[in-house]
Formats: sequence, structure tokens, C-alpha cells
Amino acid sequence: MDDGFKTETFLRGPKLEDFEYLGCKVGQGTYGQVYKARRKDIPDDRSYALKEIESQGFSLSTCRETSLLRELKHPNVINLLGVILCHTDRKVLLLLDYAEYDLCQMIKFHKTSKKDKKPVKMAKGTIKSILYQILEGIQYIHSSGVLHRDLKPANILIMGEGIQRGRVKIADFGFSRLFRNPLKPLTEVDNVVVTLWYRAPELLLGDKHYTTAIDMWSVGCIFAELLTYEPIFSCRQENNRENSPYHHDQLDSIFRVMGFPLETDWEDMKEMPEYITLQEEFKPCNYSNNTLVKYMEKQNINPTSKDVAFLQKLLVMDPNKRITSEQALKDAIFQKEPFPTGDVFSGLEIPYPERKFVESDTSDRRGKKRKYSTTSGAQQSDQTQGQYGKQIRMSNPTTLSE
Ligand SMILES: Cc1ccc(-n2nc(C(C)(C)C)cc2NC(=O)NCCN2CCOCC2)cc1
Repeated sequence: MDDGFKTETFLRGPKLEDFEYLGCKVGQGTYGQVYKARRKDIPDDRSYALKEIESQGFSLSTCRETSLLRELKHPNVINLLGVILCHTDRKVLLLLDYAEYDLCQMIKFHKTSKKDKKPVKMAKGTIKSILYQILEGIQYIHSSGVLHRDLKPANILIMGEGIQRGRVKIADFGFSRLFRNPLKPLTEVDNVVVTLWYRAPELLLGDKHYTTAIDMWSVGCIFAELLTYEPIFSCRQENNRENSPYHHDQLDSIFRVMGFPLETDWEDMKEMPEYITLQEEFKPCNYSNNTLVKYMEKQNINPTSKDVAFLQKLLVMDPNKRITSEQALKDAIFQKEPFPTGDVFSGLEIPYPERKFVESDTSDRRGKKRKYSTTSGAQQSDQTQGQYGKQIRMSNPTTLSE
């Protein structure tokens, strides 16, 4: 991406008083509150996400996130528009794209409609367009020398009405990048459980030389879930050895669908750090009749369909044999109707509910009440109930620019 564009994005960075807060829309983020906001200084009908970083100043994680997002600029990757520092509240806020939807909530909508006997299917064109845009975003991230490592439906955002309608934005709300105590298990950070359902088998077997293939496994898991509305490798949360990458139940969930990999399927499996544990704890014969095709057939998906054929290229146990994002984007599946579109809703009405308001809690995670001072006492009390719900104003903002 040309430096000019990057500078442009930051040089004229907006200031906090340029925004009208619309309440705490996205809820308590992984490490801070997230507000939906609109600009009031210029005519601009776009919505923005103001992600409050809950720490005094720039933590290592915040530095990592801002430096990464300043470098990565692609239509299908969350866009960091600015960094705003509030002196009085000593708060750092990231100004980002605001995405009205995410795949987690969209899949839940379809799953619920099926359960309520009023099934609303996700259009084939929508599924294909979402998959294609995820692959385009991931190809860009991988070509930039970055691994996502925590791709899952909650990290796949989709823009609502506006100039970017129906565009996929890959984000990372989670913990895979947070600077954390290395002694803490990856499955838990700040007492919040990190899901393993989308984690590649080589990671579960302790592979330290993992590659971009780990993200392609996650793409396969997401694609399967778009087809069936069910997580393909779900399993209950387990307690395992401190800081161990090995998760018995998650591996069992994979083998129940895929079968147990033969030596010929995955030659390097015996080189995995946790291979001995695997041999001790699993009997391959217990999975001998399990295949991905049989699983999809049980889910009422045509086992001979091109979708299943493509899914089989993503969900390959051996990471060296798994399809890459470049190869995936050239697959025949995208050469036939319905063709992938830039607006995954392809102009149709969007059936999903908008994000609910979350009561914006002014106490921080330690329960300490935080006082928001107004930008100018005369105009605003520090919290007013407007048509968008509670609106909070911050004080003494400045914008960090390059
Ligand atoms: C420590 C650290 C944490 C996250 C990231 N990270 N990495 C990404 C890639 C480029 C890999 C998709 C995105 C983000 N951060 C966010 O998505 N942040 C935005 C999340 N927002 C989106 C808008 O709504 C509130 C949450 C990097 C480093």
C-alpha cells in the first residue's frame, strides 16, 4: 500500500470532539469498551467503532495492534482510521471501521430460524461471496508475512448499509496476539475461554513450525459452518496440562468427523511434539468409518457437491497438503454461478438484526467507577439519554498522528 495513502489516513486524523457517540454498541471488547460513533464535524453518514484500550497508555499489545493495523491496508481487513489519546482520562482509543454484523451472529440467526421451524437459509451467493472475500483478505494478510492464528466466525465482520455494504472485514477481537504471561494456557486469557474449535490439528499436536496453513484450516471450519450452521469440530471446554498445546477432546472432535489420519495421509505426524501422547490416548480403529463426506451427508449437504469437494481441499490433516489461499481463489467453485460479489448480500434486504446496545458501564474491569468529564461542561452533562441511548463524552482529546 502506498505510503501516501497511509499518511493521508493518519495526517488529517480526526479528533474525539469530531464524533457523536451512539452508545456502547459492540459491548465489552476483549480489552476495553467499544463505542459506535458518527462524525459530526463533516457530512459523513458512515459509522465508526471507537475501541477503548483499557490500560494506562500504550501496552505492548496496543503497540502491536496499532503498528500492525497501520501497515495492513486491504478492503477485506479491518481498517484502523486513527488513534486518539485522551489526556485527562489517559485513555487510548482506536478509530476503526464499524461493522454492523459478524458471522457468529449471522450463523446464529439462520440456526435459530431452522430450530423455530421457520428456516431462513443463507443464500448460496452470500456464502460464496463471504468465502471468497475471506480468502482475499487472508491472502493479503499471508502475503504481508502475517498469520491470523485465530480465524473464527466472531472475527469475520460484515459491513452494514453504506458505501461498504456487505463487505467482509477480517478482524481479531481475541487473545492470540495479546501480550500475555507465557505461563498462561493459550486457552485462557483474562479468565475468558478461547475457543479451540477452529484450531488446526498441527497446533493441537504442538507443532512449533506452523505455517499459513493453520489459517486455511480455520477457513475450512468456517465454510463448513456456513453450509450447516453448526460448528464442525465443536467440543466442550477441557482442563488440560498448564500451557500445553495438546487438547484431547478437540482432537477427538476432529477425528470423529475426519477419521484418524493414516501414516500415508500425514507422513510428518510422527514428528509432532505430542505424537507420543496421541498414540497413548487414541485408538485409530475407533474412527475407521468416519469421513468428512459422511459427516456432510448426515448434515443434509449433497456429498457429491462442488462445495464438499472444495471443503475437502481446506480440511486436509497434513498442513503441507492443505490448499493455500492463492490456490483456493483460483478454484473452479468461484468460476461458476452464483459468482462471488463485492456486496455479500448482493443488494438484497439484510435480514439480520443490528447489534444490540450494551449498557455502557463506566466502571472498569476492576469495578472502579470511572468519571467521564464532558468536553465542555456548558453543552453536555457527561451522560445524556439521546435517541441512541446513553451518550458519553470524553474530555481533552488529542489525536496521535504520524
Ligand atoms: C494485540 C493485537 C490485537 C489484535 C490485532 N489485530 N490483528 C488483526 C488482523 C490484521 C490480523 C486481522 C486485526 C487486529 N485487531 C482488530 O481487529 N482490532 C479491532 C477489533 N475491534 C473491531 C471493531 O469493533 C471492536 C473490536 C493485532 C494485535
